[in-house]
Amino acid sequence: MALPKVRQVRARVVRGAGADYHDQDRGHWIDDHIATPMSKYPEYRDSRRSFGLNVLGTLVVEVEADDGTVGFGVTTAGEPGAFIVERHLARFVEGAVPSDVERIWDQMFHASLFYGRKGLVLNAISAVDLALWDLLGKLRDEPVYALLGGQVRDELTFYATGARPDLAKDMGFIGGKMPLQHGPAEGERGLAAGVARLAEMRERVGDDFWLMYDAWMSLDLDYAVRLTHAAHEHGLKWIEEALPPDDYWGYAELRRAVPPGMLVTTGEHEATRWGFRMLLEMGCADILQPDVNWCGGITELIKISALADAHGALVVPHGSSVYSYHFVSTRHNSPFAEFLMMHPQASEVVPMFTPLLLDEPVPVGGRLRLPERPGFGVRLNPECRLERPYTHEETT
Ligand SMILES: C[C@H](O)[C@H](O)[C@@H](O)[C@@H](O)C(=O)O
Ligand SMILES: [Mg+2]
Repeated sequence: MALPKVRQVRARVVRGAGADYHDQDRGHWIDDHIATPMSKYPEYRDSRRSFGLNVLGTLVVEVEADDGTVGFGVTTAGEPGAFIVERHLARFVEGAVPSDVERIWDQMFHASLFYGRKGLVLNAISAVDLALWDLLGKLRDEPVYALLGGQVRDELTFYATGARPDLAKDMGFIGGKMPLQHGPAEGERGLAAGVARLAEMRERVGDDFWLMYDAWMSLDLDYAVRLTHAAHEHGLKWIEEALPPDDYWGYAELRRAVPPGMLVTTGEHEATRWGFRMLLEMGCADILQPDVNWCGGITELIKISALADAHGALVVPHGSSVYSYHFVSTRHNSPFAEFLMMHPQASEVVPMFTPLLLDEPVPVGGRLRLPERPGFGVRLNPECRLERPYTHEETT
């Protein structure tokens, strides 16, 4: 049966959590003195909002087929992303057959190569790609995991990211990843405080629960090596995103220098198969963590995952709700997933992209069986007031 073609692409935006999950009110653990590359400036040390981590907001891309079926995808891109989708990318999607995801992706990427390659443009491309996969699932009445070749495991297992790994253990997660709160700008006292916090958490959770640190690009090589060796006695399982994403050389050096058995992970701010090829071929990481809303979408993540598999590397996508869960459930080299605790105190499980999506599944007891619903199986919350800042009819 011939699929209906795409009639219209719409890019809408909304503020306040959602896909831009860093866009939270004050007092949320995710904005509480977390080490960043801006921590060298005291005025920007206490809050990531202060230097603009929440500046973009959520972008929702809808693709509507001739028969009225609508698929949608989300990302962190806000109004700039809406402009890119409406005024540039839409022309490669409207009139196309929704199953032509390879051709559409290739045209979106190469047409924007002169100003894209990674970052905001790849976020926008990702949202369009996710919308197409959602639409395809709805047109074929199949969940995205079925379109991807089917699940290799019936149940997903999660570690939790948040300020309270001790509570995450009580909730049944297999591990807890904490944001590192002090970087080189806070000297030896900051390093000691980070080790002390890890030691205290290890005391609370016991020896058989994973504990990780996420450094969010904030360290230099020397500090990262010293931190990992100081943390080793408390069983740090991995150090995540220790260095800025482009420092492939530093990651390769760090991976050679960390204590035996400790893992080095990164990738959430990397994009495309070429970026992940660099991480793999330079030996930068044991676990790659692409974000499917930022790396190029499902169509690109398939390529990244296969490349990683050939290198014997695990792919554990950065938390991105159903968009990563459907993928993880179909890949042998994605044995577990990340769940980002979006409750302000990380003390209870709430949907990651709340309040943007309805029917967004969450782990129970640290585990999740994906519901068998078409596409990604979620709906937009009509109470979220989405706005369409740009249109493109006038540009065609
Ligand atoms: C918790 C981290 O600081 C980031 O906020 C988080 O988005 C990301 O790095 C993660 O791995 O979950
Ligand atoms: Mg991270």
